Amino acid sequence: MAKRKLNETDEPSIVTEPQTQKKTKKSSTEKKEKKEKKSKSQDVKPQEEEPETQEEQQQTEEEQQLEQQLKDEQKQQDEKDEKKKSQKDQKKDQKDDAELTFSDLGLDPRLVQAVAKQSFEKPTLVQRKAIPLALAGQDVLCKAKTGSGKTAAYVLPVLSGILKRKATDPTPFTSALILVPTRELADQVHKAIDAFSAFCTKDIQSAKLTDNVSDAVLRSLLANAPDVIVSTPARAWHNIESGALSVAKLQYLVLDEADLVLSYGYDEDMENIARSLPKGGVQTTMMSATLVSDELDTLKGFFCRNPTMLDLKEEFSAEDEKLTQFYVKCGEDDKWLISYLIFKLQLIKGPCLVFVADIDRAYRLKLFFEQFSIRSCVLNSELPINTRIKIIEEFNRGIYDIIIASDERSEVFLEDEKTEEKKEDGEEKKSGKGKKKKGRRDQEYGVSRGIDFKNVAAVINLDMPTSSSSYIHRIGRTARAGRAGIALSMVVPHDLFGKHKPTSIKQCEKDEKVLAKVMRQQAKLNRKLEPYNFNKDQMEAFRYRMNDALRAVTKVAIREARTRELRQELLRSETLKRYFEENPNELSHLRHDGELGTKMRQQAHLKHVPDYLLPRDGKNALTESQVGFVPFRKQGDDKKLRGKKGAKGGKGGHGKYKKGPGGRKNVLKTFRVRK
Ligand SMILES: Nc1ncnc2c1ncn2[C@@H]1O[C@H](COP(=O)(O)OP(=O)(O)OP(=O)(O)O)[C@@H](O)[C@H]1O
Repeated sequence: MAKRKLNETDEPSIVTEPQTQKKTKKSSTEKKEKKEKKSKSQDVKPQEEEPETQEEQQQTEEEQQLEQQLKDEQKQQDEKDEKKKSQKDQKKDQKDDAELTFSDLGLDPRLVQAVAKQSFEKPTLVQRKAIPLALAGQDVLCKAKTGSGKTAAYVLPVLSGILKRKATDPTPFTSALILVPTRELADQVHKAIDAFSAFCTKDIQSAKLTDNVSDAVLRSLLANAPDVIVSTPARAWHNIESGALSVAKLQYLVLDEADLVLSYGYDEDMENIARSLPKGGVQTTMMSATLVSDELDTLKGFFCRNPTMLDLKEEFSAEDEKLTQFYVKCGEDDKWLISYLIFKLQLIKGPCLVFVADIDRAYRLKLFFEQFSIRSCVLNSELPINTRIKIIEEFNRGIYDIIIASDERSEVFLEDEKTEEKKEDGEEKKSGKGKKKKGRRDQEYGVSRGIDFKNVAAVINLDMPTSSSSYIHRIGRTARAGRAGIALSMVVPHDLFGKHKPTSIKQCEKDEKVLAKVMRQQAKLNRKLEPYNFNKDQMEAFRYRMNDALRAVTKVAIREARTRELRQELLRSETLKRYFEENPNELSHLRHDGELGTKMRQQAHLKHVPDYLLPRDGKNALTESQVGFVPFRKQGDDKKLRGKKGAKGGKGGHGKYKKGPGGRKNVLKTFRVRK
């Protein structure tokens, strides 16, 4: 095809410039016309060209430079406009995103109905982001903060997908496997599935494999090919291997607390499960509040096909932050003194979770509290699963206020913690080979991960966790679903470590190191831990009582308490099952916070706090930071006080709540002392 000649009408494209560059445009246009004439002259048959004068050459170079400069400026301008536009769109998207409702997410209407029944007004961030991706068939790897609604974020799309498939193909087969690290969490997720499928129970059958039932019972349960199976990896693999559970047509795989599922020593089971999945692969969703990069690689390698990564950080301003975190540096024995004061003088009102390092410490604290008639119950891996589930349910129903929980992982999988430590220091990839210790402890116990304790006012780390990810999950038991909560961690300074032999434990040697790591990590989330200093002088008045109580709680008493409670609970567990089948609402008869009645020396004088012991000028005498207090009152003072304050029409007896640091009510200081 003949080459089209440039004719007079083809003007070269002139870059439109903003007004400010008008001058250069005219000069450049004139220069361009001049250039065109010259270039036209070049287009005609080559004739004898007059040699360019030096001046003309220089002029051409200048023109080229000017042209290049104009192009660069225009490019920058375009980039700026583009950036402004995308930021505007992003802001608009975020605003629209926050307005989204569950019905906007594309879920089956019956699920939207069930969610409304759960009084979920609108989807949380993780639900808004993860549900549409999952409904679109995407593999999703999601990191979102504790208590942000991850369970619904993965259950709803799975149920929606099953309902959609069943509309055309009603064949019954297991299409979803949800793997969680603990039996408590399996029970919780199974309950969530029941709640979300309330309006489609005919179409959705689910089962959990973590109950204490025989293989025969499980086999008959699985023979009906439930649509959704909730299990720990060990139980899932056991049933796949025996042929009771078929995953031949599995379509959805979910790993909740995905990082833990690997490091809980399940990696062998996970590899076996991965090998038994359909060759075409399954749609995989993985969720956790703490996903560290090398876990991600392992997980992706196992199951994912080009997953979408969601790392959702919800930045809260200091005022909006619902979780207030405190730490107190104190000696090993002072921890016990502070705990005694907090609960005996009720410096914290409402349900509390107290985390300790191991089961012995849990029973020691329970017996210690009993000396002062402070009621509590212990959650640990030795108790039967039915008991553990009932204790959580009763706690959530407000039957008792204090649960003492031991974080077994740091005990049972110490090796794993060490590798987790190294991993956090970036020293080496995690071996992930947590060694399963046999013994009567349930390897699938855990309460700091995923358990949805309701309305926990405070999480108290009497013993600091051994890793910052463990810290995140522990404090994640409070301030859930937008509610407020506080965390108080007791840290043994390195120079005080080992000074009080009776209460010293090896784990506390690294408290300050863990605290530093936690502070760094929380700072990334725009959160900080505030110091909470108890007034040593005022605390001294209570020290001898604390020592009395500690001395009474001997090793023998602890061992006796553990075995006695275990025997009681095993009996109760069986009784529990039969009893609650006959009397479903009679929970109160089987409280778990009763005194263990061991042979331990009972000291009646410790049961209450005499007035002479209470600091004269109220709670602020106990702590150094001057924030709002309600002064202590002696018996009978209430009437006088109410009389005085009541005269002014105000509510008698309440001190003014003053804002704590960061503008939030300092809940540690603003509760009335009730005797
Ligand atoms: N959209 C919502 N609106 C209101 N409440 C919600 C919503 N989604 C979940 N919740 C509630 O928030 C609480 C925490 O939900 P969930 O246990 O799923 O959080 P999570 O992110 O899984 O926590 P964790 O990291 O501890 O496992 C539950 O009580 C749940 O009922």
